[in-house]
Amino acid sequence: MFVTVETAARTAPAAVIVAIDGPSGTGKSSTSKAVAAKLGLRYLDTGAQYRAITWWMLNNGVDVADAGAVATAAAKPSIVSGTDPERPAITVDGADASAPIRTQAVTAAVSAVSAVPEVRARMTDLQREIARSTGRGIVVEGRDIGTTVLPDADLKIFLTASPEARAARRSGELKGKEAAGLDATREALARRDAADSGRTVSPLAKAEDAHEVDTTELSLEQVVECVVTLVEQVAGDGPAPATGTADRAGQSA
Ligand SMILES: Nc1ncnc2c1ncn2[C@@H]1O[C@H](COP(=O)(O)OP(=O)(O)O)[C@@H](O)[C@H]1O
Ligand SMILES: Nc1ccn([C@H]2C[C@H](O)[C@@H](COP(=O)(O)OP(=O)(O)O)O2)c(=O)n1
Repeated sequence: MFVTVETAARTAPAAVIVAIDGPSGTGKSSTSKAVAAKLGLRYLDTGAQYRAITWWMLNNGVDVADAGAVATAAAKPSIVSGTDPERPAITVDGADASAPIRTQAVTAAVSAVSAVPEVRARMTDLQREIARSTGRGIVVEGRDIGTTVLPDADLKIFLTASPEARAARRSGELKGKEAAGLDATREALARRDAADSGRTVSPLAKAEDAHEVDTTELSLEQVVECVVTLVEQVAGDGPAPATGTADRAGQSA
């Protein structure tokens, strides 16, 4: 079904697939959402999916340190991701999980759960299915999108930032909630980096053909502009008209 949709001022001309990877606190989520919103693309946060399955494991008494138990349970929860960059949404067995997946308990357990091959296989299938079903194009962010999930993506970006900048961004975000000191935050990030980069299956890694962007000294707006320009370049013909036609059939929420 073809429908005419209102789009942002700048529009990626074709159905473009953009993969954005990198460690925590480099700006993947903020950049991906903003780029998708500017260009009228869909958006998928794959980290939220790993957090969602981790939340389900914790709620259902699965010992997350027991890879066998996690593997056995991996197929059980129903995880549904929205792809609207203005309203990112995720449900687990029909319940809104957007807030509980951000707790420290989930953050502390997510690397162990996401290292289990059965979990990765299930999430990777889900992510490919969502990316395939968006007619308009999509920005997908995570750790292994450019290397494993969507190796044929039209554009791959690998975001980096110094450990100090990443820790400062994260502790600013947590202020008043579950705030930890800057040093503790930096150490927690380093532990998660090591676990995510060191796992056997589909580790956090930069694809050979990814553009690396060091965001340490850049504002979010500068990073977004940089990625939008790269999308427009790969899409071939620069800024496009302000309205467009999209095939929305089969899109997830
Ligand atoms: N270039 C930047 N400069 C300063 N702060 C940033 C920048 N990019 C993102 N942030 C902030 O850092 C925090 C973490 O960003 P986020 O997009 O969630 O990173 P990631 O998805 O890589 O973990 C957010 O509060 C965000 O607003
Ligand atoms: N494609 C992905 C995305 C996330 N993960 C895992 C590894 C990460 O530590 C957790 C959480 O990812 P998330 O992007 O939410 O993490 P941050 O927002 O950067 O703290 O999920 C993964 O293994 N593969």
